[in-house]
Order: sequence, then structure tokens, then C-alpha cells
Amino acid sequence: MDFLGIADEEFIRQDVPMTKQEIRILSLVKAQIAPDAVVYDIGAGTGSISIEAARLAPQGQVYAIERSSEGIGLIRANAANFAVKNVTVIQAEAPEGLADLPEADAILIGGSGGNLQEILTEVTPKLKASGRLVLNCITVQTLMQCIEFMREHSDTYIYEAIQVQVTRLQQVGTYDMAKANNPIYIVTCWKK
Ligand SMILES: C[S@@+](CC[C@H](N)C(=O)[O-])C[C@H]1O[C@@H](n2cnc3c(N)ncnc32)[C@H](O)[C@@H]1O
Repeated sequence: MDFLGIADEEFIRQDVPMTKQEIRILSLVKAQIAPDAVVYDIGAGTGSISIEAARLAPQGQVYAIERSSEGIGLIRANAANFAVKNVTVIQAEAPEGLADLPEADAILIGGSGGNLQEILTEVTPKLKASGRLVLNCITVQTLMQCIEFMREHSDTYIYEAIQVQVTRLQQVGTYDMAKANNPIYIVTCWKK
């Protein structure tokens, strides 16, 4: 099994927003990815989460679902760069493209484009009993949509939510200066 925590600079990203290293580490640890796991990465962007998940699950399969052509190109380029063979790239606007996937051990959602309710409705029945669903959200509205969905299904699901804000030090000449990343909510859901 490979290590977690590839540096952000190692990914080809152009202008596509990428989940930052520390948020990837936390999200992937919370997803509890086993070496043979089936993983969905919905809103895969540059593929940074898909690639780290694929390295954690060398005998498993990662399905990277992304709607933008630019993202699809980046996922393929990053997978090739890291010589990762177990990522299947799917260009679709979720929940499209999810129906035919096999049952999942881990589902990571990094982008939903206003379709979160529909995506959760589609993917939650496909999450195995021991599986984990991990959502990264930047807005309070997305966070609340997820919490409301999980509360409506509280007979089946448990969730926890955290907010994380990472500040990195950046070298500016002879000084090291704080540069704050946006706070991110990480919601982790699992079946009772
Ligand atoms: C914050 S970025 C994802 C970051 C990604 N985890 C990474 O590290 O590169 C969100 C991505 O979700 C994609 N997206 C948003 N809604 C989507 C949907 N319904 N289906 C597929 N992709 C979607 C966007 O195109 C964007 O690339």
C-alpha cells in the first residue's frame, strides 16, 4: 500500500479547483479505504482524491466521475503520471453515470453542482453495510443539504461533521508568512 499525502504541486491542475493535501488526507482516512475497496470519487476535478484512493486500494477500483472535459483530461494525465491503473474515468454530470456502478466501499463527493440530493438518493443504496460516504463542502448550504438528508434517513445512517481550516506558512524573502486556505466541512456518513 502506498503512502497518503502527495504534495499538491505534484498534480497537474491548471485552473481546476483541487482538494488540498490536508483535506485529502483527512477525507481518505475517514473513508477507511481497504486495499480491495471499490471507491467512487464524484466531482473528481483533477483526480487528486481518485489517485490517492487508487494507491490505497491497489487491488480495488476507483470510479472518477467528473462533468467537465478539462477535468477529465487532468484525471487521465494525473493517473498516467502516477502510473495508477485502477482508476476508471467517467465523464458525466452525477447522478448520471452512477446507476451501473458496482456497490461501493467508499464514496467521496467533492462536487455536486446543485444535484446533491439526487446524488445522495442514487448512491446511498449502493453503499455497502460497512461502507463510508465522505462529503467535502465549502458552503453551509451544501453542508446542510447533506445533514438534512442524513437526518431524514436517521433510521439507516449516522453522520459526523467537522470543519477544518489549514494555514500554511509561505516563504516570502527572509520571512515565513501565514497563508490561509478556505475552511472546509467534512461530513462522514455510515450505516447503523
Ligand atoms: C472542488 S472540485 C473537485 C476537487 C477534486 N476533489 C480535486 O481534488 O481535484 C469540484 C468538481 O466537481 C465537478 N462537479 C460539480 N458537479 C458535478 C456533478 N454533478 N457531476 C460531476 N462532476 C461535478 C466540477 O466540475 C469540479 O471539477
